[in-house]
Amino acid sequence: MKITIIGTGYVGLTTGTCFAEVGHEVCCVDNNAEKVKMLLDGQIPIYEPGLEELVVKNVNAKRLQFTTSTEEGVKHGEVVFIAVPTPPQADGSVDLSFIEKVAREIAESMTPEMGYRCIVDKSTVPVKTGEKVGETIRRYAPAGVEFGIASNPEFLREGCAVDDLLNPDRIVFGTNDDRAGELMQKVYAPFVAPVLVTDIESAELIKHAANSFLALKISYINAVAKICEKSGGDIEKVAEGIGMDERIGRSFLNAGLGYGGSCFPKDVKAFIAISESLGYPFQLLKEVENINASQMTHFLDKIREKLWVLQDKKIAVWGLAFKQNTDDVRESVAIRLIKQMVEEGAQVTAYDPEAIGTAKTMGELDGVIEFADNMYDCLDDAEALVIATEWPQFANVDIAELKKRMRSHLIFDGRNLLDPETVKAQGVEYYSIGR
Ligand SMILES: NC(=O)c1ccc[n+]([C@@H]2O[C@H](COP(=O)([O-])OP(=O)(O)OC[C@H]3O[C@@H](n4cnc5c(N)ncnc54)[C@H](O)[C@@H]3O)[C@@H](O)[C@H]2O)c1
Ligand SMILES: O=c1ccn([C@@H]2O[C@H](COP(=O)(O)OP(=O)(O)O[C@H]3O[C@H](CO)[C@@H](O)[C@H](O)[C@H]3O)[C@@H](O)[C@H]2O)c(=O)[nH]1
Repeated sequence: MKITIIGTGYVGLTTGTCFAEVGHEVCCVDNNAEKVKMLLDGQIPIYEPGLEELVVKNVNAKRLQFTTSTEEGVKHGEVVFIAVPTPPQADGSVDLSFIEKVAREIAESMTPEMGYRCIVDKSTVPVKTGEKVGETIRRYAPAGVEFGIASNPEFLREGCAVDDLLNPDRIVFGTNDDRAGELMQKVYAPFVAPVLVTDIESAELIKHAANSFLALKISYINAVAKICEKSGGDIEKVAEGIGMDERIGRSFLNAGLGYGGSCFPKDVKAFIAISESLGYPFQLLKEVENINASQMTHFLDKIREKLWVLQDKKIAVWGLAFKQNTDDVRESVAIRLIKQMVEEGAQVTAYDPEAIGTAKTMGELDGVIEFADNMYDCLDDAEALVIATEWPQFANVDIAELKKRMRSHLIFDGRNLLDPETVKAQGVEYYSIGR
């Protein structure tokens, strides 16, 4: 079927490409002309494993096209997805101006002749946004147009987005309109996954509630890690023991520097703001945020305790991305940690397998720290190594090579990637989280 996606970023591009991969004819719209030009030239603006091959394959098969014209997009797709940003405002509430603008543009592109359109919100939005999108389209569209509204939250994780989209745990959509419901069933018919159909409000809430729950799991295990440190327990064993209970599960119980990225920090904040606006102060989530913020400061205290003063200390940092397998540095704890160490006078050299380019583009670190070409060059003459992102290759470090390169053999592992006993047995001083 013919599908349009408005907003060709992480979500729009990967979703559009995967819809094309399962046989739909997809038109991706973006108002960033440079991005569209890149895509038309066969270049992928983001790093996402497996995505480039699928884009090229589906463009060649004429199932995937790109344009800057919303009008063209609305004309193309019977189902029109909105996948534009929903950034946080200073008070934590969601900036819905991108959504409102797209809703207006869709409305102005619709004509009675083009037939029914199902407008689907895929961006992460506060409950009741679907209702507002419907009102906006009704207000700005010409008389006689037919449309329905649906909410279809996206659960993909960066770094494994293609697999998450092609093999999802579940598909959730909400609508109060039968035709929209039928079209959404058709969109997802090629996917093998349980489908949950709800009302619009529940679908919107599922997204914020799911992300907040995952963030809560991370903060919970990080709080338990602090108790481990005070009592002599080992957080890895504790997480394993907790996670063996099927009701809890082992995933998202990795203690570390806390959660970052473009989703959890903003979505937890948004859910707190949404709840507050509805008259419920979500104290539990405020504590989730407090614990998350304390992870980095607590880790920095450990570094200060061992290095005494950071002024003029040469520190190697492995990791810039907010997590493994991505070049995304938005809300990256690694970057915040580096900035704080630099502020205290440390000389930082950083390495990341994919995120050096994006970190440089961000501008905050360029000229402030050095970037190394590989993980071992990063260690030359360093007095300490800080592991800030959970890239799997860091876990396979050759300790003998590390010892040759570093001036003193000290590792602060913010992601518990290494085995303390193995590292210490090779004569390296080693500190991690909760063990
Ligand atoms: N990144 C993720 O992992 C992820 C996962 C699930 C949900 N989400 C949610 O999906 C939404 C989009 O996130 P993202 O990470 O893809 O953002 P992004 O910034 O990577 O992409 C958004 C795109 O929308 C385009 N855009 C903005 N206004 C437009 C307009 N009027 N017309 C056409 N294009 C327009 C931008 O140019 C940009 O390319 C957000 O609500 C986010 O919370 C993100
Ligand atoms: O046990 C864990 C798991 C993750 N993290 C951190 O949590 C953050 C987020 O990780 P992850 O969830 O893997 O990445 P995202 O790509 O941000 O994906 C989340 O946010 C997306 C956007 O809403 C959702 O679609 C996904 O379902 C949700 O997992 C990263 O900083 C990780 O380092 C931990 O500290 N411990």
